[in-house]
Amino acid sequence: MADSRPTVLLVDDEPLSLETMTRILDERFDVRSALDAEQAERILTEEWVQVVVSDQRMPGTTGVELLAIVRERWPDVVRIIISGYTDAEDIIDGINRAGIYQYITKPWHPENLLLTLDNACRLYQLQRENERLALENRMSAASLERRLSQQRKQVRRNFRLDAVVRGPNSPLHAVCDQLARVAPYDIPVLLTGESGTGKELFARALHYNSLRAERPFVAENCGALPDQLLESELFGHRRGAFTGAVADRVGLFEQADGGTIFLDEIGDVSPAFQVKLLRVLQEGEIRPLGTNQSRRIDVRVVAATNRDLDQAMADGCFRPDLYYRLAGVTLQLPPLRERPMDIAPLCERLIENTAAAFGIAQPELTEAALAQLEHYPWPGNVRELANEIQRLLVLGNGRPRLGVDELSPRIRGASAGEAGMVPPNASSCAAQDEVTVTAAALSLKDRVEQLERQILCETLEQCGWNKSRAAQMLDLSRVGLNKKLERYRLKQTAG
Ligand SMILES: Nc1ncnc2c1ncn2[C@@H]1O[C@H](COP(=O)(O)OP(=O)(O)OP(=O)(O)O)[C@@H](O)[C@H]1O
Repeated sequence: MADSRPTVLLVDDEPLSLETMTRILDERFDVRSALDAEQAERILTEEWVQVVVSDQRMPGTTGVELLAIVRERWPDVVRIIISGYTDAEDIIDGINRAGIYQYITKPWHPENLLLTLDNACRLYQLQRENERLALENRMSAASLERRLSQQRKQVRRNFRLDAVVRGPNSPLHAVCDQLARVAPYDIPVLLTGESGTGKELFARALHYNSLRAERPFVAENCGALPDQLLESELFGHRRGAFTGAVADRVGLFEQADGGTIFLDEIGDVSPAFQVKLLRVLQEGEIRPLGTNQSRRIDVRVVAATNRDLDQAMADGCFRPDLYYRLAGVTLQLPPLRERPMDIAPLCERLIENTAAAFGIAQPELTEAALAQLEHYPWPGNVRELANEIQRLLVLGNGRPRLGVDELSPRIRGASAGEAGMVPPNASSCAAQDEVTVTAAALSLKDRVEQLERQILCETLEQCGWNKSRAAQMLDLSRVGLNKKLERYRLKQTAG
């Protein structure tokens, strides 16, 4: 996704109030909570917080005192007080000493709380934008251009075709050749292949090898959102277009103007949304939710799916007219189990990158370990291999050679005949009290939660339950991930 959620820190010595506020804010913000000033300062030191909301009365200190410290040490953070009773003098004192942005009086209303926090986050963004502009003004135009061009080169280098690792005689050579041939032309490209085969990597390579390389590349996972949210993400909305639309939002199609939009998991969008997307692609115009005005867009569309769209069309679940709009050229990425010649060079690259990232020496794999890795069917494809390499390096404890004994039990135990035997949705993840309910019987909120829970499970499994890595993949802090695991009562099962 292009945007990440703002982080809000709540400080209150009453656990119940913290819990109530967290429940309301959790949908829209990454919420951290602290029971006292000391805990709050620790979180502010460790995390990138945008807004602090503090209760005024706390044992041994006051909200204003805490926020005066915040103002001094983290001046960018927007500061809000919640208080049972405030008179004009309190407010003037708070503004003078701690630069309080707003006072919220108890009892507060959930909608007001959300609105205040949305405004506070906008203020934070405006402050940052002002700082950026001031910085840009200070830098000469020439040095700014030099820095930007270095950054662009770096990004392009990261997504050049040689970032795609492939061994001798790998089927990926043919895919890369095709990609290089279609990249310069403005035709839509559909990437198909199992999860983790590199569809997003190829989409980026396509963009950075195209004439649009200097313009934005914007990615959206279309399978993860309900229709209205997806529509607002992609096409934008006007303030008030629906409950919760508290400000205008520029959609991703507009953000990608002149560049490329990557629509991941396109096979998962609903039939109703397929009609909307088709109209946009046919007309070359988007209409943000809540407006009557269309805006022209100049965007190359690259879509990806791990579903069989031919089958989906035959089943009547995917519109053929949309398919033909998306699949100007189709590039099929074979699963890793069909290209064992890629395993050795991938391991080499992954060991090099992981060792550099962790600041440790690069170990070697024994031939037997490599042969075992080449046998294993890799249901999670390259993503699963990357996780295995990370695990190996961390648990290898600095040993210069790593053998079969160091591999994960499931990989150690795999034989060549097992390819394809791993069920796609096999899960080592369990909630303490599993309840199975059919989707149709659930509310939208429950279905979104069910989906969130499923994504958490899948990611943790892919990462071998390495929570730091899972948090990174999900763009969450470790604390945020732990909270979600607690909320869904998820834990790793044995084996
Ligand atoms: N051939 C390759 N060379 C180097 N890295 C690769 C290769 N294929 C995949 N990767 C890496 O593996 C990880 C997963 O790839 P990517 O996210 O592109 O897969 P995907 O097919 O888009 O997965 P999903 O369908 O789950 O979104 C990424 O870190 C990507 O850079």
